[in-house]
Amino acid sequence: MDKIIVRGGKRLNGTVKVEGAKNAVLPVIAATLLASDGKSIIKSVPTLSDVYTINEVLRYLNADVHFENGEVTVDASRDLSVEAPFEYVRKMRASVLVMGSLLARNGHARVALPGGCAIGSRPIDQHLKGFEAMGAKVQVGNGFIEASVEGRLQGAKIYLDFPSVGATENIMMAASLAEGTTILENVAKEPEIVDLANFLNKMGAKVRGAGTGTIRIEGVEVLHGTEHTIIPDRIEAGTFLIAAAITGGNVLVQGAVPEHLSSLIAKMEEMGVIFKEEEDGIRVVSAENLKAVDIKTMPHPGFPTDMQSQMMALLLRAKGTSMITETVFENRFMHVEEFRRMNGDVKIEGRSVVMNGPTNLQGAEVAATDLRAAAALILSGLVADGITRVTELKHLDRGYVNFHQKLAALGADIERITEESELTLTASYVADLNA
Ligand SMILES: CC(=O)N[C@H]1[C@@H](OP(=O)(O)OP(=O)(O)OC[C@H]2O[C@@H](n3ccc(=O)[nH]c3=O)[C@H](O)[C@@H]2O)O[C@H](CO)[C@@H](O)[C@@H]1O
Ligand SMILES: C=C(OP(=O)(O)O)C(=O)O
Repeated sequence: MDKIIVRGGKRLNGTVKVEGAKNAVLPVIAATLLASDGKSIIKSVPTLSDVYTINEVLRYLNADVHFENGEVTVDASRDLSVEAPFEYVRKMRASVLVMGSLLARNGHARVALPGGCAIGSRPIDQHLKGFEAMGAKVQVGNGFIEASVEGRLQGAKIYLDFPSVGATENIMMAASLAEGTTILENVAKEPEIVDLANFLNKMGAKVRGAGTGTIRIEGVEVLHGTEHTIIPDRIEAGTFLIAAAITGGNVLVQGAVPEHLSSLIAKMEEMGVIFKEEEDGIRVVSAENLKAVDIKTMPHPGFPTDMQSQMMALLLRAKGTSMITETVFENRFMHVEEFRRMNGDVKIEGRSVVMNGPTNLQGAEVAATDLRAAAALILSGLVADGITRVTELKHLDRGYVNFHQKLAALGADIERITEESELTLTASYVADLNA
């Protein structure tokens, strides 16, 4: 089992480049299943375990998929099968995103029920409500959700109870091949939704209004393969902005798009961080005497839940009492106990956490509880006294490419080792002591 070992105390300096967005590439790859003719070529694809998983799902469904040099090519022109089994959905919940495409293409989809995960129960009732409104029959049983429709899906007016990112994406994909017009209200406005709409439109779909609260989709009969470059990962970018700020460094995050990061930047500015927008990214210029602030996670353009734990790491270093309220996921505070292991003065009060800072963080062995928690604990390790060891890196690998190498290139004292090599190191250290 790999571990990341961080020795705190180095200021970060230099330039770091952002990858393509995980949360944009997964729905875009799922959408390639809609193309009954031609190949789709997706560029700027990050080398993440989640990308390998979605590619495996597509192969299982009989698509021809290649992933090389940051490019995924999909030929989905053959007849597709209908089932996404539990072994994939268990690894990655975003596997349910193939359901809309499969249902629209095949009139039938069978996807394993995702179940809960470390951040909450995460039901998919809003996805299913959309499919049903378009004429599908949905049944849940034996650990699967099965949806089917006679003939084509029918355009419908659908109002989401909550602006769910996944439901907006799944319904957009299904509606693109439906008969008639779908009006989708109270939808998610995340930049990844806009990226998916742009991809669908290049495939021949007619999607209007992505990025606003209402999306209108005029269904078409056929979609074809196309070429598309994925937007930069705003969560990876935000994580590096915090890495720079927490260490009091000066770092250019190349590829970061300011409009995608407004809520994070506004909060960090309130804390006293100084940014400069440059032609090719965002620079953290300085971050001295950080002040406490309160944060509430919200759907975009509100503060993203995917930046909540990294922000917790930063707020532990700010002077005063800060509060974070998590409104998107009901259980996304598993990392709090790990921060406490590092001497963090942080406690949970219902759906909020209260922190008193600045905390003198101490290195400890901590376990990543989800992928953003993995990054957040490493960020804390950058400023903790002594050595921090972060385990459960399978979470980190779902969402960050070469995270420790990128931090090391900025000057962090960080390495990734396997359990075996740590044992060897310890053994040779003891041997040296005894010599
Ligand atoms: C692959 C991907 O893009 N993942 C992102 C996506 O996840 P995901 O698409 O799963 O997130 P949603 O926006 O759907 O979920 C938000 C909230 O709505 C609830 N809900 C959702 C659907 C539904 O049918 N019923 C329901 O109750 C969820 O349990 C959760 O509490 O958006 C989240 C919220 O920004 C991010 O944290 C994830 O990184
Ligand atoms: C929660 C996340 O992803 P997923 O929805 O894929 O679990 C995330 O990216 O922080």
